[in-house]
Formats: sequence, C-alpha cells, structure tokens
Amino acid sequence: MNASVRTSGDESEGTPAGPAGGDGIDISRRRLLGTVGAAGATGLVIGAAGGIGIAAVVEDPDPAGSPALTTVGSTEVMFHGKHQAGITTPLQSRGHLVAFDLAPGAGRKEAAALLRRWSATAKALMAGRPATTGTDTGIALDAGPSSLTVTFGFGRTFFDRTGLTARRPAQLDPLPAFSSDVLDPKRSEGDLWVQIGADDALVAFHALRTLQKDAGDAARVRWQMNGFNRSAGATARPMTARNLMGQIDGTGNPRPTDPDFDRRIFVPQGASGAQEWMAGGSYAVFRRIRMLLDDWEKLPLDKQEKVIGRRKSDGAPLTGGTETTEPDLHKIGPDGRVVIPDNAHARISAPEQNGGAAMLRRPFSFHDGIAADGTPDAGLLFICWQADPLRGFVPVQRKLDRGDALSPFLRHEASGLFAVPGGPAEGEYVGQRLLEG
Ligand SMILES: C=CC1=C(C)c2cc3[nH]c(cc4nc(cc5[nH]c(cc1n2)c(C)c5CCC(=O)O)C(CCC(=O)O)=C4C)c(C)c3C=C
Ligand SMILES: [Fe+2]
Repeated sequence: MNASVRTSGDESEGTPAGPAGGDGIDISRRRLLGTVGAAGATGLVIGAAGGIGIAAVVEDPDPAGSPALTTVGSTEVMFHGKHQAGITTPLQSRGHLVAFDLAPGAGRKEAAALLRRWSATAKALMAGRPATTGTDTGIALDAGPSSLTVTFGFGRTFFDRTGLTARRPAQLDPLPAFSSDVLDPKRSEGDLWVQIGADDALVAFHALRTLQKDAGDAARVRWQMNGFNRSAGATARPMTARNLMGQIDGTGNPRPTDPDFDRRIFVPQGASGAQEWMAGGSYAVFRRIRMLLDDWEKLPLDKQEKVIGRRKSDGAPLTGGTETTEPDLHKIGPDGRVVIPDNAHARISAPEQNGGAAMLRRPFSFHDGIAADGTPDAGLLFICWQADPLRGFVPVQRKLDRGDALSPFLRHEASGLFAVPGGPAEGEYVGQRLLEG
C-alpha cells in the first residue's frame, strides 16, 4: 500500500468546500499539504532540488509508503466508516458522475452481487491497490490512492426494479418541477448513481473504467459527466473553491463542527420504517447547471457582486469584513436601499431566510467544449447533501426559482435525486442493509 496519510471517510474531514481554514484536515496533513503547496509555489527551484515534496513523506514516515509519491498521491480516504466517503471529504480536483440502469431482467440478486463487486473495487482502489474483481486495467498503478473516493446511491426507480418498493423512503419522491428547468431526461435520474472524486485524473478515470467493467451484464450506463476543481496542493493554505463565474463558492456551507451538522446532513441512527436502512446515509441532489458565461461576463464587477451579495475578490459579504464575516442582511446603504439586494443569491439561499433549510454543497465545475453557437458548454455539477431534500434543496430552490438575481445566467439541464446509504462496516458492502435486510 502506498498511503502515508490517511483520512477517515467521514467526520474527521471537515467542510469540503468551506472557508479557508475550515477544512478539518488533521494537523499533520495540513502541515504536509502546506509543504507541498509551498513546493508548487517555488516551482523550478523545487523541481531542481527535488527535496520538498519528498520531505512531506519523510515528515510522516510510513515504512510501507512509496518514496515516489508526494502527499497528494499518497493520501488515502477510508472506505469503511459511519458515512460513505465523498460527502464531507475535502473537494478533489477531478470528479466523474455516472448513473446506471439495471439491465432488463436484472433484479435484487443481481443488484446485490453488483454492489458487492463495486464495494470490493472501491475499497481496493481507495487504498491504492488494484481491483480484485478481474477488471483492473492497470491505468493508475503507480499513482497511489490520491484521495480517491467512490460514493454509491440508489435512485427512485431502483426500488421497483428490485421488488423493494416498500422500502423506498418518501424522501425519494420526485423533486417538484421548477420554472427554470430545462431538464434532459436522458441525462437525469437513474437506478444507481456513482460519484467518483480523486486528486489525480488517471486515478479518477481508472475508478470509472473499472466500475463500469464491474457492472458487466447487470447494469448499463445511463449518463456520465466529468468535473474538476482547483488542483490539490496548488494553494499554500486551504482556500474555498471558485466556480467558473469566478465566485468563491462554498463559504456558507455548514461545518462538521456545527452542533446541528449531523442532524442536517445525515439520516439519524435509529431511523425507522422505510428509512431504517438509511441510518448514517444522506440524500444527494444533483443538478447539471449550465452557466451562460457570455452574458455573465458582460456584467460589470459591481453588478456581478450585487447578484451574489458578496465580493468577487475575497468572498466577503457586501456589508463588509472578511469571507467568514456574517452578512448583515438589514444594513442600509447611502442610497437608502439594503446593501445586499433583496434578490441577491446569498440572501435568498441563506438558511435564516428558509426556515433553517440547509445543505452541504460539494460541486465540481464542468466544461464539455464549445457549443455550435460558440458558447461554452460549461458550468457547475451542483451536488448537495442533506438528511431530507424537503428540508434542504427543495425549499431553497423553490425560492431561488421565484426571484434569484443569478437565475438569468443559469440553466438547469439535468437532475437527479439519490439515496446514499451509510458507510459500510468492516466486512459489509454498500447497501447490504437494504439488499439483504
Ligand atoms: C438550491 C440550492 C442552490 C443552487 C441550485 C445553487 C446554485 C448556484 N450557486 C452559485 C453560487 C453561489 N452560491 C452561494 C451560496 C449559496 N448557494 C446555496 C444554494 C444553491 N446554490 C446556498 C444554500 C448558499 C449559502 C447561503 C448561506 O449560507 O448564506 C454563493 C455565496 C458563497 C457561499 O456561501 O458559497 C455563491 C457564489 C452558483 C454559481 C450556482 C449555480 C451554478
Ligand atoms: Fe448558490
């Protein structure tokens, strides 16, 4: 095994896209990442000396670790745990989303065998080892785990196909239609959903390829999308991500240290009825949101900032302070109007404006080339996590749909809602409590 740094798949990791310093990475890893970031910053000097990246490994010696890997390559996220990995894990630089439909004739037995194979592959690859299912192509043999996470979810249609309708939680009821939806059903929903994230493009692709081969005759790809974030180790200290509109995006995310974090994001242990098997799980809402960048980029900076209610440079609220300062939603400016406009995105989406509705946003940007009309097919693979979509995404999106200043610059093109069960215990596969319970 290559790993010299290990992080658990769940609670120890902190807010994925949250404000700088809120990453929750343990101190030794933070220090190591800082070292790697510094190495990147000094570029050629480090390349010539070759010492600083290696020092990261030496500082945290692991006799089994590969001397060829820096911290970025050797960081391992645990497969087993209370929650699946890839929910509170810090954002990775590469992502693949893929939805499968069960093949005609495949039912509960085939689905259980598939989840067993997928779990074995995810566990091996997340530890930096080849898959044991006979499907490994060796694409990423020398890359290390690179913070790979593989997260599995079930869509609404899965339950009818497997005879498990009675165990389908009401939380999987279809999302309401929104006026701004232009959804493509072929790129939406699906029986099964897999989210892959890694800090190395080859590692992420390798996982995608292996899991697709593992599906064999049991399931077929329905849709697949690719995303990215800033490169791991590119900044000297953890910083909140920027999206393709250039905004700092993730500041208001709830943090694992918040007293109500678990209650908001995860289904409680001891859940009953159709939700029993979901204890420790979470509901993922996915939206492919195209950004109308040509229109957005024509907007002067001060208007762009009013659309969001925050400064573009540092993400601070327009009412002042730094990125982490609470916005003052009542502050009146010299023109007699509220400084953060009534239709500003950050005002409308704030939990206090939505009866406390909150979600953990963990997106990837996407760019799928230039469309025939010359505009970029680019935007956000928006993924948010919550214990119940009716107390997270739905009320907030309803409100945004009615009067968000950002809406004219966005187009919701695909959608999905998935039940993501809790993390598997040692010896268990993901979803076993549903499929064998
Ligand atoms: C229904 C949920 C949301 C969708 C869809 C959504 C799309 C979306 N948002 C941005 C950019 C920003 N969003 C910001 C804050 C923010 N957004 C949502 C929800 C949705 N966004 C919430 C709950 C919040 C947090 C509000 C708060 O806690 O006060 C921000 C500000 C910085 C931040 O807090 O992250 C930006 C910028 C884009 C570009 C987008 C669609 C492509
Ligand atoms: Fe937002």
